Amino acid sequence: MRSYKQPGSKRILTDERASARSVWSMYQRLFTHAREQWRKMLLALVAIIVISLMEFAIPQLTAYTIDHVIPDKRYSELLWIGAGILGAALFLGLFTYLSSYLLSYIGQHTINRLRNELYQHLQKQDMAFFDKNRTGDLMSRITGDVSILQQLVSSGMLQMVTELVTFFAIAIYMLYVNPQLTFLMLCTFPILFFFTRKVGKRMRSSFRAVQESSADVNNHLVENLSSVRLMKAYATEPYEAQQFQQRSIRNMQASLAATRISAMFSPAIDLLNYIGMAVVLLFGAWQAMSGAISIGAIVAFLAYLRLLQTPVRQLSRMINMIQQSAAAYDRISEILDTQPSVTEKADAITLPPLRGEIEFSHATFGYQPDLPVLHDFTLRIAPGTVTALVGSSGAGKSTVAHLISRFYDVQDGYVRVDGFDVTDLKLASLRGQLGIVSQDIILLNGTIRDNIAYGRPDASDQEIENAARAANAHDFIVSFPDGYQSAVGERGVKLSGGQKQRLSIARAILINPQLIILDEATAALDTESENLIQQALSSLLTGRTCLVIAHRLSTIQQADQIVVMEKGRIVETGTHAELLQAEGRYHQLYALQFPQAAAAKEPLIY
Ligand SMILES: Nc1ncnc2c1ncn2[C@@H]1O[C@H](COP(=O)(O)OP(=O)(O)OP(=O)(O)O)[C@@H](O)[C@H]1O
Repeated sequence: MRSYKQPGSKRILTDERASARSVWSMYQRLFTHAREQWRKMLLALVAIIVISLMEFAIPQLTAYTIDHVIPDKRYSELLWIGAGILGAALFLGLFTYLSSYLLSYIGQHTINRLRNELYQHLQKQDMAFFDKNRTGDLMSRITGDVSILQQLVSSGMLQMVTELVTFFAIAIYMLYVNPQLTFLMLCTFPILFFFTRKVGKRMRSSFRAVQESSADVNNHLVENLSSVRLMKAYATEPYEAQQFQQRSIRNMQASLAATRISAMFSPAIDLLNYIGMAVVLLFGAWQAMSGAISIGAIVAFLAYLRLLQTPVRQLSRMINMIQQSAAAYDRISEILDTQPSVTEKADAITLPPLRGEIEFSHATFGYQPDLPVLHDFTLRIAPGTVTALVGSSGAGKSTVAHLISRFYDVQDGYVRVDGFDVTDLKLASLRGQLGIVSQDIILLNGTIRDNIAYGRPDASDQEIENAARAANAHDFIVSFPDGYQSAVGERGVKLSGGQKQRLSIARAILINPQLIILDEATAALDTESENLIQQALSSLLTGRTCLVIAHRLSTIQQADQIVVMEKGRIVETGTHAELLQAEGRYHQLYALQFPQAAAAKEPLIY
C-alpha cells in the first residue's frame, strides 16, 4: 500500500504496462507481416511437435531398457532399441533442419516486409520530419534496429517455439507421472518469473541506450564521410578522429552497461535450476529407496528434468533477445507512429495539365509555427510569365518555392496553383508538373543518362540528347570517353560546378514542365560557363511560367515582375525599370551590385 502512494510508482506502473504493450504490439506487427506465410508456419509447427515427440521418446527407450530389458536379459530387443534410438535421432535431425529452414524463411520474409513498410512510411514523411531527424539515425533504425528484430524472428522464434512446446509437453507428462516431484521442481519458477520481470525492464532501457549510441556513431559517420572534402581542406582529421572516438567510447560504455545487467541472468537462472535439480534428486532418491518409483523412472525423470531445464536456461538468452528487440521495435514504431502533416486528402484531385498560374493569398508560414518566416504573403503569378524574387539572405525567397511544391503547408491563408488549393491536390500530380532547378544540385551516383532521365526513366535516347543539347550539356557529355554512360561519381564529384548545373537543367527540360522554379546558384562561374548556363536557362524558360529566386540582379532585368522581399514580407513589386525609378529597396540592392548603372537608372547592357 505504501509503495502505491509513492509519487514515482504510478509512472513505473505505466512504464511496465507500456513495456508489456510494446512487446505485445511488436509480436502483433510481426505477425501481421508473417500472416501470409501461414502454410509454412503450420508446417514448421508440425515439425516442432515432431521434434518434441522425438525428444520425449528417447528417454522412454532408456527407461524401458533399464527397467525391463536389462533385468529380464532380453538380448533380442537390444537391436530394436538401438534402431529405435537411431530412427528417432534421424527424425530429430530431419525435422530440426526443416523447422529451422522454415522459420528462417518466415523470419526473412517478415523482416523484408517490415523493412519495406518502414521505408515507404519514411518516404511519406514531410520535409519537416527530415529537417528534424538525422540521416544516420534514420539509417540505423532501418538497418540496425530491423536486423535486431530479424534475429528474433529467425533464430529466436524457432528456439522459443521449440522450447515452449517441449517445456509444456514434458511438464504435463511429468505432472502425470509424478505430480509431487514435478511441483517440487517447479517451485523455483515463480521466483524466476518475478526476477525476469524486474530485470527485464532495466535491460530494455539499457539496450535502448546501446541502440541510440550506435545511431549516434552512424550519424557522425554519415555526416563526416559525406563532407570529407571539408575535413581535408581544413585539416581537421585529428579533431574528427577524436569526435568519432568519443562516440565510439560512449557506445562501448552503453554496451557494457547493458551487459552488466543481462549477464546477471544466466548465473541466476542456473542457480535456480540447480536448486530444482537438487530437490528432485533428493526427493526422487528417497522415493526410489523407499521403493515408490523404479530406478529407470528416476533416470528418465532426471533426463526430462534436463530437457525441461534447457528451455529455462535458454530463457536468459531469449529475454535478452526479446528486450533488445523490444527496444529496437520502440525505435522503429516511433517512425511508424509518426504521421506526416503534409498529407493527401482522401478525395484529392489530380491536377490537370498545368497552365502555370500561382496565387498566394495572405499566406503565413513558419518552420516552427510560433516563428513565422512568411507574413501575410499575397502574390499572383500569371501563366507564361517570369517572376523574380529578390531580397536579402533569409528574407524567405526559397520558402515561397517550398510552399508551391507543398514541401510544407501554410499555417494561414492559402497557396493556389491554376486555381486549385495545393492541399486539395494529389501530391504527385502537383510535384510531377514542376521543374525545380535548385542551387543545391543533387546528382545521384549513376551515369549522366540516369541523372538526366531521373524524372522520366522511360525517356528515349533521342529525348535525353535533345534535353542535353537545349541545356548546352551535349558537347561536354560527348567529350567524355563513355559519353552519356559516364559515371558522375557520388553526388556528381566527377563533374565541374557548371557541368552539374547544366545536367540539372537538362533534367528539368526533359520533364517539360509548365512551371519552373529556379533557385539561382550563387556560385561564381567563369563568364563562359555562365553564358552557357544563361542560354540553357533561356531555352528552359521560354513559354513557361517561371519563378526565379535571384541573387544576381543582372539575370532578371527582363522579368515580367520583380518581387522584393524583406523579413518574410513583400516590400516592392514592379518591373526592373519601375523599381529603379521608385528608388526603394530594389534600387538599393541594385546599387550595391552595379553602382554606375544604378546611378543612371539604366538596365545593365552586356
Ligand atoms: N528547414 C528549415 N527549418 C527552420 N528554419 C528554416 C528552414 N529553412 C529556412 N529556415 C529559416 O527561414 C528563413 C527564410 O529562409 P529562406 O531559405 O526562405 O531564405 P532565402 O531568402 O531563400 O535566403 P537565401 O537568399 O540566403 O537563400 C531563414 O531565417 C531561415 O533561417
